[in-house]
Amino acid sequence: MAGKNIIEKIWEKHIVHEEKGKPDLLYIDLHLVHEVTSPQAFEGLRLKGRKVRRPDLTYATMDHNVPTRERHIVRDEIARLQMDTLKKNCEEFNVELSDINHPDQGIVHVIGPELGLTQPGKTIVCGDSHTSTHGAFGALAFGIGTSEVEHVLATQTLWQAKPKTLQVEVTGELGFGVSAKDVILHIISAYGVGFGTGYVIEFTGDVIRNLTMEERMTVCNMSIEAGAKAGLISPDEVTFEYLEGREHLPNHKSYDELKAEWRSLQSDSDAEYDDHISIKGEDIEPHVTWGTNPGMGAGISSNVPHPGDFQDPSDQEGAERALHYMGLEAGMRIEDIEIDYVFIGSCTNSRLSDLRAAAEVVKGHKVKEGVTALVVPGSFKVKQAAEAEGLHDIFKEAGFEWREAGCSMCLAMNDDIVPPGKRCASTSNRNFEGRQGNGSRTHLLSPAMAAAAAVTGKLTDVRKLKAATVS
Ligand SMILES: CC(C)[C@H](C(=O)O)[C@@H](O)C(=O)O
Ligand code: SF4
Repeated sequence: MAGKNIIEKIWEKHIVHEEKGKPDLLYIDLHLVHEVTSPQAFEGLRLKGRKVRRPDLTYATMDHNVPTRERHIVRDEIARLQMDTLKKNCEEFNVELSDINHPDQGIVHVIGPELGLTQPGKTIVCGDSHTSTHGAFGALAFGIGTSEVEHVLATQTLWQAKPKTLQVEVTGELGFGVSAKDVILHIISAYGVGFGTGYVIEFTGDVIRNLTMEERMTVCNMSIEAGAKAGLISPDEVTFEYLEGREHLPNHKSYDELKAEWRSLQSDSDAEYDDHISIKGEDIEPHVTWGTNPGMGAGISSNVPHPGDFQDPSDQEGAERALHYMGLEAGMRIEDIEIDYVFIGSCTNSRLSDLRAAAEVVKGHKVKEGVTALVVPGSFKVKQAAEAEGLHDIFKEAGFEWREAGCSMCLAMNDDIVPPGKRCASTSNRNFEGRQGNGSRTHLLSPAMAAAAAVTGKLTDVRKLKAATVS
């Protein structure tokens, strides 16, 4: 009999109830909560007179609506209401909350790992699609809808149909100036925004093994943009080193015992998957999107495609519509696209190493005149750590705005909005029509590439700037 992959191992350990032909009832180890998708769920509990079953396995933060300019000035009424409601709900139902002034506050997918709440082998859910981020630790982590949030709050379990498994192997090595963000954007461009539908992805291969934990989170974060239920990476020494000493680790076992347990979750060498994709690290170059979904992208040295380049008539139509919305000419050089805004932040790329990568490019340069550039750390802790090493000064001297932690310009649910018709180079994960504000145009890229765009005012191959610095 073939060995098992990590997805099967975690699934089997969490089945509370199973019946042939029906979804399984899974036990949930960690439920993360934020202000946008929880109000009706708590209201449902209240109406039914129920309690939160395991407040100790539930953790809440505020991130989508929080102001990043000045903490106490919340201009939007809906934003204020959602934050106030979360605070009241957490008090009433006894759930731990990092509110707007809390030292642990930040984007839910940044603070889970930071606090050590995220651990290998856990089932983790949150009413948020980018919960897949936590898969970087070898957890089975996925987004759920608000009615499921209520179900998990009430029972600590969830009905789930068993997903298929897909191995995405990235072999070899990455070239100079190529980052984890480029890896995942490249994969989604190559295989499309639907290739993961119905699957949980396990990322494997030398390129993945050689990524840091923060880089692995960037990759897993965007598995949802490939349509996958979740994306994960088998835990290894890199994982264990990152987690050691973190606040929320279990204290009834030694770290060696924990590591042994976690190691046993790794996919067996003879594990099988329902499907397999293989990509060469050497084929990946710094990547940007030109269209209105994360799969409409290309290497920075390419040109904007012609709709006629696509085989499928629906892809041709999609490209035509996207070019129109984005205000781009087919065939133009991607490096000739001028930008108005730069956003370095979001749960994809707002961790310390992301800010370091951007600062390295920015250092000694100025933000191009006419460009508005923001750096928004993913958490209060990231902000503090960045300030301790002077990154904020590098950004501020160059003309960037240095903000408080939150989702910010990733989506238009707070005061940070890209105006209609304006173009933003963004380290976030979604470039849908109107994502950063009505009529806004988004180009997804890595932190280093975003920094290069801020400096030149255009989408720019960061390798050129880096090479200039090195020589
Ligand atoms: C608001 C929330 C439900 C949403 C999500 O689920 O992903 C948001 O985080 C996003 O990135 O679009
Ligand atoms: S940073 Fe963006 S993608 Fe991440 S949770 Fe917030 S809104 Fe969603």
